[in-house]
Amino acid sequence: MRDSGNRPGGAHLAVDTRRLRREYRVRRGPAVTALDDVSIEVEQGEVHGLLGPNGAGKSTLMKILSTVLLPTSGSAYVLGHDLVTEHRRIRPLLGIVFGGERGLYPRLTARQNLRYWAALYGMSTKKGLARTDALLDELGLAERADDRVETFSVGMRQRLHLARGIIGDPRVLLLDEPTNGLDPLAARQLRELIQRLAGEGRTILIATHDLAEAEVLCDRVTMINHGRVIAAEAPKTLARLVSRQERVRIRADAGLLDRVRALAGVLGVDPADDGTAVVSVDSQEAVGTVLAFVVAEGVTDVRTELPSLEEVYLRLVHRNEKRSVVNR
Ligand SMILES: Nc1ncnc2c1ncn2[C@@H]1O[C@H](COP(=O)(O)OP(=O)(O)OP(=O)(O)O)[C@@H](O)[C@H]1O
Repeated sequence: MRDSGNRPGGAHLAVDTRRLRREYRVRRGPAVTALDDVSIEVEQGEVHGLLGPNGAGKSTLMKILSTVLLPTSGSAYVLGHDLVTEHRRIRPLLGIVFGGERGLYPRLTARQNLRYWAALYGMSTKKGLARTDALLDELGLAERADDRVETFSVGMRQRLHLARGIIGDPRVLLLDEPTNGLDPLAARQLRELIQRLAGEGRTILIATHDLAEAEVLCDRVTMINHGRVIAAEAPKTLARLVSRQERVRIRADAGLLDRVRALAGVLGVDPADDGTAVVSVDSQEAVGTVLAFVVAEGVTDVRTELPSLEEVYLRLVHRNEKRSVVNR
């Protein structure tokens, strides 16, 4: 972790959280710790991913950063402003896209929605109109600008959410699961838009559980699990970690599976319920060995697979635990 020497609230950083903790009080039973000791630093202009499975604490962190939820302890700064004591100064600097049904008026048109939000940001009518037109154009919604939002596809709504998020020209944009529920094409279009927005020099923080998405969009990612940061790396580093765990899935008879088990670099062969078997290997080279062998044996149902994000988390958690034992 870098030294945030020039305290308080490293103004050179877009987002700076220090030992952030958030507990939820529940009526019966113990409090839920959603964030535990979370310290992250996001440079200005960086596209930063918050990666974690459901319940990891991503939304809680996003809510705190967007000033709608207070931390239980710890501190956080956006562009050098204290999130708790200076939230009024922070809000105009932030764009927030939380998706879903919140924040859009379905019976109004896309244009009316954006003009409403422009007015809320205190823009003059003239400026609001110009900004609305520019955004409808930029986000590919111009043709449907005067249709009611209730007639929009999920992808179009999400683009409109994005337009709403940047109408005030924020320096920091918070996106919570922006492509959730989108079909692959709509998700790709939205990612391209996000890349374009990043190219305009904004800082973007994206919460996602999709490693591939983080890889495409982010300069760095922070992985969170059970409210704790377990890794902060460039996505390529994570991708390497994942690809090291590539394995081969084949459909073959028991005799052939035994011969595969005996190949160099094969760690195990586990039959799955659907009649296929998963061959785990210790290296990329061993993937090649297994593929060459089974293809030569006439196996046609063969493919390579990457582990799920959950499996990567487990590895990282394990690695982390081992490290903390060593450091004790
Ligand atoms: N209002 C609340 N009251 C009690 N517990 C909560 C509340 N909101 C979140 N939690 C709990 O805090 C933890 C973190 O939840 P959070 O929604 O921040 O995770 P997440 O990573 O965004 O997951 P998801 O993608 O499922 O929303 C979870 O255990 C969740 O059940």
